Amino acid sequence: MVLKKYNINPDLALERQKCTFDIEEIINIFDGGKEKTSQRRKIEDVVLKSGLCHDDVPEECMSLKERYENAVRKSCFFSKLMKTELQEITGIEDFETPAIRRIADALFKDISPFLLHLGMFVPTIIGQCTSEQLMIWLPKALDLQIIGGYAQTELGHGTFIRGLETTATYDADTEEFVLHTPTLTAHKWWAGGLGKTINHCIVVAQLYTKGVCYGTHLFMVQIRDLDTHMPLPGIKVGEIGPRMGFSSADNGFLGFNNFRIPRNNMLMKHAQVQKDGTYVKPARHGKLTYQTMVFVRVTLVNEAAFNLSKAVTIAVRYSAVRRQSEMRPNEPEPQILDYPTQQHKLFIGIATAHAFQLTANWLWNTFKSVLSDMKKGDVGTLPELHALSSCLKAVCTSDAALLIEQCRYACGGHGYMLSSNLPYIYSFVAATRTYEGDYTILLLQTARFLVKAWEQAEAGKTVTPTVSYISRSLKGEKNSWRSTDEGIIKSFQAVAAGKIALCVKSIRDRMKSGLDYEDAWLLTTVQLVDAAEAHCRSVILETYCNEVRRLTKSSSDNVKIVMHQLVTLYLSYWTLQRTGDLLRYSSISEKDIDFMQRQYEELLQHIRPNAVALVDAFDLRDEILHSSLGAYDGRVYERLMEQAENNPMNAEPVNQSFHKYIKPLLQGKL
Ligand SMILES: CCCCCCCCCCCCCCCCCCCCCCCC(=O)SCCNC(=O)CCNC(=O)[C@H](O)C(C)(C)COP(=O)(O)OP(=O)(O)OC[C@H]1O[C@@H](n2cnc3c(N)ncnc32)[C@H](O)[C@@H]1OP(=O)(O)O
Ligand SMILES: Cc1cc2nc3c(=O)[nH]c(=O)nc-3n(C[C@H](O)[C@H](O)[C@H](O)COP(=O)(O)OP(=O)(O)OC[C@H]3O[C@@H](n4cnc5c(N)ncnc54)[C@H](O)[C@@H]3O)c2cc1C
Repeated sequence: MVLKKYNINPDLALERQKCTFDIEEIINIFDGGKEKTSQRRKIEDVVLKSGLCHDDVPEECMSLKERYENAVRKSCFFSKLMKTELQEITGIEDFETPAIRRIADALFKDISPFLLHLGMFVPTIIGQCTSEQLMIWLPKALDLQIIGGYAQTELGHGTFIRGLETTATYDADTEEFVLHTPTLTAHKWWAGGLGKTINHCIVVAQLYTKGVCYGTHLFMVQIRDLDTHMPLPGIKVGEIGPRMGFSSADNGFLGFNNFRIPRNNMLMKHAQVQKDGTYVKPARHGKLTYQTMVFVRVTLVNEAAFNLSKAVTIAVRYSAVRRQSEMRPNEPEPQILDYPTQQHKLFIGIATAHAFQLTANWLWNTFKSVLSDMKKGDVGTLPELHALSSCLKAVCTSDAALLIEQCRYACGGHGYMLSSNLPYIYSFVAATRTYEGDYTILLLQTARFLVKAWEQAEAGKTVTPTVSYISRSLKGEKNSWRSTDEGIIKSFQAVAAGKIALCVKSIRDRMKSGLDYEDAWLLTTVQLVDAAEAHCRSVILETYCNEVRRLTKSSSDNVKIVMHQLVTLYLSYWTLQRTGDLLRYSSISEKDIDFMQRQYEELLQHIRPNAVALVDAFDLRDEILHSSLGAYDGRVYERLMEQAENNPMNAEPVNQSFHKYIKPLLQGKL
C-alpha cells in the first residue's frame, strides 16, 4: 500500500516539543555511531525508493497462496537489489546485517521464505565446511544460484537431537551416503523455505559407517531439480499447513527413500568419513555441529529487542493520540498515555528494548571472541557461550513476547486489528520462544553449567566471569541491600547464588535418600529452571548498566539523564517483580521496597514527557512499522478508516451470500 501523507496529529506534535534531549544522539548510540546511522539510512532509502515494498492489496487480505507468491516475488527482487543496485547506489560494500534485517521488514509484514537461507543455510556452510567444501557451496549460496534451508527437526523429535531418526548410511563401494526416513516420525518437519522454495538443504541425520552409529551429523542435500524445481526421485517434500504466524515462510516436511548423495556432501570441518568408511571424530569438542544453533540463538536476542522496539513505538504513539475517559469530572478526556497504569504497561517496554539491544550487542561480541578462540584451537570458552546464549535467548524472547502482547492490550480494541501490526509482531516473537531450542530446555542447559560452576567454585577452582558471584557467595559474603545500580545487581546475583545453592542441595539430598543422579536432577528441574532464569536476570541487569555507562560517557547531559532514567526504571521494575526472592536472599526490607515503589512511580512521571521522543529514537520508518496505529504522523483514525474502506469485503455493496442464503432464509425458502 502507498502510505498517504497527513499533517502531524497535534497531540503528537506537542509531545515532540516536550522532548528534553537530542534524538539523533540516541539513534547514533544504538546504530554504533553517526557513520553507521547514515549508512543504514542510505540502505533504507534505496530499498524504499525501489517500489518493492508496494502491495496492491494489504497482505492480510491475501489468500495464503497469494501471500506466499508475493513473498517469493519480493524476496527475489530484494536479493537482486542487494546484489546490484544497493551496492552501486550506496557505494557500501559491506552490508551490515542489522541494516538489511531492519529494512527487510518494510518488504515483509510476515516472513520471507528466504529467511532460513540467510539465517541458517549460509551460516552452516561457513561454520561446518572444510575449505574445499566452502569454495564449492559458499559462492553459489551467496550468489543465490542455490537456495537452502536447515532441516533438523522431525515430526517426532525437535528438542532431543540425539533422538533424530533420519539415517545417513555410508556405502564405501560407491563412496556415497544413503539418506533414509525409516518411520513416519522420522520425516523432517518445520524447516523454513522447505515446503516450496528451496532446492538445497542442510539435513541433520544419524551417521552410520562400518555398521556403527556415530550420532547426528550434517549433510548438504539437493532436493529439487535446479531447472524444473521438481523434487528429485527419492524425495518426498511439501508444506506442513497453516500456522499461527510464519504464513509465507513455507515451513515444510521432507522424507527420503534411500536417497544417495556423494561422500563429499557430509559437512566435514569437524568430523570426517574417509573413502574406506573410517570415521574420524572431531578433535576438539563433541558439540561443534551445534554451532549454527548457537549463532541463531545469539541473533534472536537482537530479534527480541528489534521487535519489541517496533511494538512499543506503535503503542506509545497510539497512546499519545488516543483520548479516553476523564480524570476529573467535566475535564477534557486525557491522552491515555497520561494514566500511570498505561505508563507502567509501556515504559518498561522501552527500557527492555534498550536492555536487550545492548545485551544482544555484547553477546554478539562475546560470540565473535569465542569463534576467534576456536580458530586458534581453544574451545575453553564455548561452554560459557552456550550457557549465556541459551538463557539469554530463552529469557529475552519470552519477555519480549509478553511485553509485545502488553503493547497490544495497551491499544485496546484497535490493537486487535491486523493493520495495527501488533498481532504479526507477537506471532513472530512467540515462535522465537519455541524454535531454536524451547524456553525450558535452554534454561536447563544453562542450569547444567551453573551447577558445574558451583561444584568448581566449591573445589576452590576459578570460575568464568559471568558466574564469579558464586565464588563470593561460597566465601560467605552476605548481601546487604543498597538501592544503587551496583547494589541492586549484587542483590540479584545473591538471589541467583541462593537458588543455585538450593538446587545443588536438593540434588544432593535426593541422592542421599537413594535416588540416582538422573532422578535427583529430574525432580529438581523446576528449581533449576528458576535458578537459570535468576542468573540470566542478573546478567541482563549488569550488562545493561555497564553498557549504558560505557556508551554515554561522551554524551550530552540530557541524554545521560534520560538513558539512566530508563536503567533505573528497569532495575526498580525487576526489584518490585522479585520482592519475594529478594526478601529471601538479600537484606532488603519492607521500607526499602516502599522506597523502590515510590521511586518507580516517580520515574514514570519523569519519563512521561520524553516517551514519544524515546520511541522516535528507535528511528523506525513507517514502512517498517506497517501500522495504522503507530505511524509517525499519528493519524490513527484516518488510517483505520482508510483500511476499512480498502477492505476487499467492501468492494461490493451486497455480498452474493445474501442472495444465496440470507434472502432465502428471510423468506422461509431455504
Ligand atoms: C536473500 C534475500 C532474502 C531476503 C530475506 C530477508 C531476511 C533478512 C536477513 C537477515 C538475516 C538474519 C537472520 C536473523 C534471524 C534468524 C531467524 C532464523 C529463523 C530460525 C527458524 C528456526 C530454526 C530452528 O528451529 S532449527 C532447529 C533448532 N533446534 C534446537 O534448537 C533443538 C534444541 N536442542 C538442543 O540444542 C539439544 O538437543 C540439547 C542442547 C537440548 C541437548 O543436546 P544433547 O542431548 O546432545 O546434549 P546434552 O547431553 O544435554 O549435553 C552434552 C554436553 O553438550 C553441551 N552442549 C549442548 N549443546 C551445546 C552447544 N550448542 N554448544 C556447546 N555445548 C553444547 C552441554 O552443555 C553438555 O555439556 P557438559 O559439559 O557435558 O555439561
Ligand atoms: C515457526 C517455527 C519455525 C521452525 N523452523 C525450523 C527450521 O527451519 N528447521 C528446523 O529444523 N526446525 C524448525 N523448527 C522446529 C523447532 O526448532 C522446534 O519446534 C523446537 O526446537 C522445539 O522442539 P519440539 O517441537 O520437538 O518441542 P518438544 O520438545 O516436543 O516440546 C514440547 C514441550 O515438552 C517440553 N520438553 C521436551 N523435552 C523436555 C525435557 N527434556 N525436559 C523438560 N521438558 C521437556 C518442552 O519444554 C515443551 O514445553 C521451527 C519451529 C517453529 C515453531
